[in-house]
Amino acid sequence: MIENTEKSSERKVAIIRREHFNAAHRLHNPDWTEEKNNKIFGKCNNPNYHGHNYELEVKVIGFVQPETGYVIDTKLLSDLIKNQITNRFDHKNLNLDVAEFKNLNPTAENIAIVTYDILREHLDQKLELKIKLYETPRNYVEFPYS
Ligand SMILES: Nc1nc2c(c(=O)[nH]1)N=C([C@H](O)[C@H](O)COP(=O)(O)OP(=O)(O)OP(=O)(O)O)CN2
Repeated sequence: MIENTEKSSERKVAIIRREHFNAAHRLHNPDWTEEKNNKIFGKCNNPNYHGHNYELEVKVIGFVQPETGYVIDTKLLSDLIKNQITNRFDHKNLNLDVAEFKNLNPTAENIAIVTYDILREHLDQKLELKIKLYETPRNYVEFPYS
C-alpha cells in the first residue's frame, strides 16, 4: 500500500507517470450475431484480432509529504504500474490472456476502468487517481472523467 499520510499545506499536487504497452484485442459481443457485431464494431470485430500501441497516463493527486517533498515517489508509482498493469497487458492478447477481459469487451473505456480498479487497491485512499489511456494518437479516454 502506497500511503499519503500527512499534509504540509492545503494545496494538492498532481503527479503523472506515463507508461506504454502494446496489445491485441477484438471488440465483440458474443450475444450478438456476426452481422450485428460487424455493423457495430466494424474492422475492430476482426476474428483474428488487431493491435494498438497504448499510451497510459496515471495521475496521482495528493498532499506533498513534508519529509520527502513527494506526493508519491515516481519510482514506486512506475514499479506499481509495471507490476500490476504493463507486465500483465504488454504484448498480450487482451481477450485471451488477461482474466479481466474474458467476459468484458476490451474497449479503451473498459481498459481504463480495469486499470483504475487494479491501481486503486494499492494506493492510499487519500490519494486521488485518474487514468488517461490513448488507444491511438487520436483517440483517448479518461477515467474518472473530469
Ligand atoms: N468508444 C470507443 N470506440 C472505439 C474503440 C473504443 O475502444 N472505444 N475502439 C475502436 C477500435 O479499437 C479501433 O481499432 C480504433 O482504431 P482506429 O479506427 O484505427 O483509430 P483512429 O480513429 O485513430 O484511426 P483513423 O485513421 O483516424 O480512423 C473503435 N472505436
